Amino acid sequence: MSSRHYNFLSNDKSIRGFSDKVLGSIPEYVKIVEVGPRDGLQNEKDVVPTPVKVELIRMLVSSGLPVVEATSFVSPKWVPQLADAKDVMAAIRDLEGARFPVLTPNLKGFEAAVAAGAKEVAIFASASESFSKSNINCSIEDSLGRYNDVALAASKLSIPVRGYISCVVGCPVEGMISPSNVAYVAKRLCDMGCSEISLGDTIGVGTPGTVIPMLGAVLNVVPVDKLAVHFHDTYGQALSNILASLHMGINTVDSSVSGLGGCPYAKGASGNVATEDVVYMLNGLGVKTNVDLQKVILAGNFICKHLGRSSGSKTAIALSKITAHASKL
Ligand SMILES: CC(C)(COP(=O)([O-])OP(=O)([O-])OC[C@H]1O[C@@H](n2cnc3c(N)ncnc32)[C@H](O)[C@@H]1OP(=O)([O-])[O-])[C@@H](O)C(=O)NCCC(=O)NCCSC(=O)C[C@@](C)(O)CC(=O)[O-]
Repeated sequence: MSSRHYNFLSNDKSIRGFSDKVLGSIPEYVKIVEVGPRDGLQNEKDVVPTPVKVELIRMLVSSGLPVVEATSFVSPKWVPQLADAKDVMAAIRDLEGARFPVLTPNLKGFEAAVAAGAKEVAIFASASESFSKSNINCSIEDSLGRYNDVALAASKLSIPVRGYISCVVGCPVEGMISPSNVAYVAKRLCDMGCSEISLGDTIGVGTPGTVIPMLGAVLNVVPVDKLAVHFHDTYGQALSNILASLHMGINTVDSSVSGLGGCPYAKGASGNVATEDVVYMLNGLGVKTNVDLQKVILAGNFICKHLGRSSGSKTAIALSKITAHASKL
């Protein structure tokens, strides 16, 4: 990569000061929660072999990502792609430098996760009744009952629980979702003791025009430091939505290396926003992440090569072209 391009990526305080003046302040540090090995790989047509998943996780950790969601303890009949959850956890047991939460849809999953060595779990509710039924085969209310059992069991073991809410602006079946539905589920998750609540635009239909009112409603009932945002990039709106969220004080952002992913129960949804693109934007804003962009790109190249496809990250594609061009000079 040429030094000119490194300059674009520098954490320059004067850039930061200028954008704060124009747009209002944004957090100094953003925690990126990497969801590629879970959200990314759960949607792959072919099951990715366990050693490939483990190497991907290892590479992501070495890039400095502080949280790497490793896998899910869900029904293997529903999500066969992650049926090796126990083996993945065994292989990363001694890996240091990041936290490795896993998804648990019920007590059965929670118990299996703890037995496999998980130190953090995530539960996943929905703001859409239809999506709740298709994703976890029960109503929102029933899911909150199940999750309360998981949260109670987790608190006895001092295990932090992240709560996801899917379909926070739109649902593939119901269309627009009211911000008050999202706020209701967010408050319930907060009251049951979730340490963090991640707001998922599962089908990537949100724009700042719908995301800002939704966040406004949730911020009335949940403290800002408990919130995270989780944008899929189906309509290319994810970075704008993240920027809007930062301006509302949110400093935890989920993303997926190379933009892998989608949800098996939300047909047509594309992957999460690419981690490389988020890091590039945050670097440009002078926001600290402690993530090494080049190392994330290497992790993305690794998994894309395995999957036989090109990266979904515009940053990774652009910087790879520049590197290839520079190496010919
Ligand atoms: C919730 C269930 C289990 C209900 O599924 P069900 O069929 O209603 O469950 P059940 O309690 O009737 O049990 C049926 C069978 O599943 C087994 N079972 C039951 N629980 C487990 C478990 N934990 N682990 C392993 N096995 C389990 C259970 O033992 C039984 O086995 P059988 O007797 O038939 O052999 C199922 O619907 C499920 O696993 N769903 C998971 C779907 C999923 O993983 N979706 C993707 C993640 S969410 C997401 O991606 C969105 C997010 C988070 O990224 C944010 C966003 O973008 O929106």
